[in-house]
Amino acid sequence: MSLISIGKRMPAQVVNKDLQNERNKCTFNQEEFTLWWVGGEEQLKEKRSRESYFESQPEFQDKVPLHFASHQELYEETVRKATVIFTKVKKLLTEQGKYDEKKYVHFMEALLGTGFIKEGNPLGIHFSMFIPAIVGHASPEQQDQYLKKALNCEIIGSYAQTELGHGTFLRGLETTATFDPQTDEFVINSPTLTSYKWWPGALAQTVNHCVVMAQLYSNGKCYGIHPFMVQVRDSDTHMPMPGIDIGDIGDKMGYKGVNNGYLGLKNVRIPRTGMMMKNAKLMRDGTYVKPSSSVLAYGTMVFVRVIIVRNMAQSLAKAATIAVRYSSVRRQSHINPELPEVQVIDHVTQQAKLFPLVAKAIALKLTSDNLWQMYERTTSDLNSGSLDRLPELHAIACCLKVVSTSDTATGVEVCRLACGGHGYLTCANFLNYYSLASAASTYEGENTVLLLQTARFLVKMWNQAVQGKQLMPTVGYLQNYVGKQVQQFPWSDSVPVIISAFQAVVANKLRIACQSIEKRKAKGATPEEATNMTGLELIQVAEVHGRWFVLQSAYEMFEKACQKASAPLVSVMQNLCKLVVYDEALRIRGDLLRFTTMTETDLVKLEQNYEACLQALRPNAVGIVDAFDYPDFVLGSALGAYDGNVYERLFAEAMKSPLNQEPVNKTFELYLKPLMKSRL
Ligand SMILES: CCCCCCCCCCCCCCCCCC(=O)SCCNC(=O)CCNC(=O)[C@H](O)C(C)(C)COP(=O)(O)OP(=O)(O)OC[C@H]1O[C@@H](n2cnc3c(N)ncnc32)[C@H](O)[C@@H]1OP(=O)(O)O
Ligand SMILES: Cc1cc2nc3c(=O)[nH]c(=O)nc-3n(C[C@H](O)[C@H](O)[C@H](O)COP(=O)(O)OP(=O)(O)OC[C@H]3O[C@@H](n4cnc5c(N)ncnc54)[C@H](O)[C@@H]3O)c2cc1C
Repeated sequence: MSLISIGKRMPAQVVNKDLQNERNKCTFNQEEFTLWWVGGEEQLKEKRSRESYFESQPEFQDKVPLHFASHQELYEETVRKATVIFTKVKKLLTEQGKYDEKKYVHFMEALLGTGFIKEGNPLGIHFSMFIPAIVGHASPEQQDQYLKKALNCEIIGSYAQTELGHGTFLRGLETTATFDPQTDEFVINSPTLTSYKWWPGALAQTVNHCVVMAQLYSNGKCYGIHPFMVQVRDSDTHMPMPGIDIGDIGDKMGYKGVNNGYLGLKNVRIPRTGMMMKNAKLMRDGTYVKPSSSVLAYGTMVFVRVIIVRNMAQSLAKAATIAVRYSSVRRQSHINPELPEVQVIDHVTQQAKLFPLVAKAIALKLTSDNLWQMYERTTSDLNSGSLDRLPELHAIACCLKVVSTSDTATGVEVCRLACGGHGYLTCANFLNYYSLASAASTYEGENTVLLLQTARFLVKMWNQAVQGKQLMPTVGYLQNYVGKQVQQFPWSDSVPVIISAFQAVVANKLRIACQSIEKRKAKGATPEEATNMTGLELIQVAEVHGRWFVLQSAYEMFEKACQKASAPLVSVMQNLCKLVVYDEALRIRGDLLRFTTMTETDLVKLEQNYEACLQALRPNAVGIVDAFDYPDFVLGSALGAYDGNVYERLFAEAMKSPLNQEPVNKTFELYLKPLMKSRL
């Protein structure tokens, strides 16, 4: 089967000679890689036909790039584009008939995750949080009432949780929903300035509904935060509903299309049945019925953390594609003075910047596949009433959200640096990738806070291991390390042994952190104070646990893929797997020297193995990023286009600057001339 038969795009332009040369060197079958990467022939066909559809839509052609637009123009343009995407989603979801989470996530990934709107999709939150909140919190009757309308976009919604005063500490939220038994309604209020909702995506001017998280009061008692469906704008006029104070929170570092808003509520009345009652319930007489677990109110956040990991893998792969292609076209300096200037990709330091990022993007994607399977298993258990695996999923989703967002943000910045000065131009498109990844380090749980959540779980698991109790699968390895003394793990440079060495690092650091907590308690600190004082140790443990999970997932998934792949592709996959493992091991070399039998000689060998991987991947670097199969339209970069005509594209982009549309700017007459003519 040939890729041509499933719609491969051919470049219209003549391809840069150096880039073509790279493609000629590729040792593996790219079609085979692409099919593995996207999940099969049908998926590839669908992906390409979807991309061609959007690329050909006149609505998606910017005459002037949006980064030259004002705050307001940019918002209006992104809404216009978003409605084109949403019309397509609406059709697909309506055809589907009923809500199916797997297909739903596929549409999200296809239509939102692809990044058709580089500046962020103002309607994205409707799909990424509002609908999942309905699915996670609404009773079957409420789902009948809201889900179809939301899938059809008859109502458009946001998820309003964060307030001006609180984002992390959810128990501190101040918005109140007080039950009025006289009228069978809730009265929702923002009692203080700090209780104003602040940040929710699309809340400002876009949505007409939102799920509002508020403290539930009934019969004078507070029952904690719960989700409520609130209509914030009229369905016909879009005017704010009575008691609703709503607007835009202003310009941001990135995500400029995502209309983040504020919301104040003054005596807003909604029926009692506007409380989302899948988990907790409030009866007609005001009696509160507890959910099976108080953390079910946090369910939407787990789902979104899971999809963020997948989204980050794609962002990193796109940034790496741009930087690898550019590095093959860009020539700078001589290695051998007798020969022409080299492609910058031939500098080993450049390879060390980029190839580990290519490998990391793949490892994160494989991890997200694994995490998604865990999510599906846990959700199915939850639906049949078992909450046993939820803490484990929460803990792993937290640290993977952290590792994926922080590595992507850092990785995109490395890609920008790898493209020298031109990487700093907006038309290189690193700014959008960076600001999206950087925002993801904060939203959906600030990264440090999430590492502390994982650490809280690990400490609990350690204590259970010490008591000889059975542990959950992702932390089962701790059982091998219980005991008072640091255990030196026997080092060897085989990939599975290195991955196990990560377990040894987690377990030993965790033991030490638990001892620190105990020592601090013994000196009179409360458990909370002792935990806070041990925070630095705890976040390190949680991060290494996350990194171990990434390596383990990638290794298992690569091994599985290698069983079916052709020999040349197996060799590429093995090198990618080794590179990501060596790279992560070098990152924690201090801990490896401390907790394993690794010697100075072993470390040097590890560094040599790492360099050998860079060398082995060099001929295939362009082949691999091409096989990610991102069309130019999706990459959105003058530096990363398939044809490699970098300088022509940079020039064409500069010509779009509004400043270049007239020979003399008015500032000459207004300011420069008077300055030049003025005499002191
Ligand atoms: C594949 C598809 C790809 C598609 C791509 C599509 C492209 C789009 C990409 C995505 C874009 C998404 C856009 C999203 C925009 C941002 C939205 C937001 O920020 S919205 C705003 C987001 N805001 C935030 O994220 C706020 C962050 N803050 C929080 O999450 C919490 O308040 C807290 C966890 C920090 C503390 O809470 P507190 O109550 O003080 O908790 P304690 O510490 O006292 O622990 C109590 C117990 O609860 C447990 N537990 C806790 N959480 C969970 C959970 N989720 N579950 C289960 N359990 C949980 C915990 O373990 C503990 O158990 P135990 O030890 O007692 O057994
Ligand atoms: C682009 C973007 C989109 C967003 N979209 C939405 C949305 O759609 N809906 C919504 O409801 N919200 C949204 N948010 C808000 C977001 O979820 C919060 O900003 C986020 O959860 C962090 O909370 P915070 O702002 O209160 O940070 P803070 O908690 O104030 O963090 C400040 C600092 O304090 C530290 N800190 C706080 N608590 C602890 C602790 N317990 N232990 C150790 N350190 C701590 C943090 O590590 C951080 O360094 C969005 C935010 C952004 C940036």
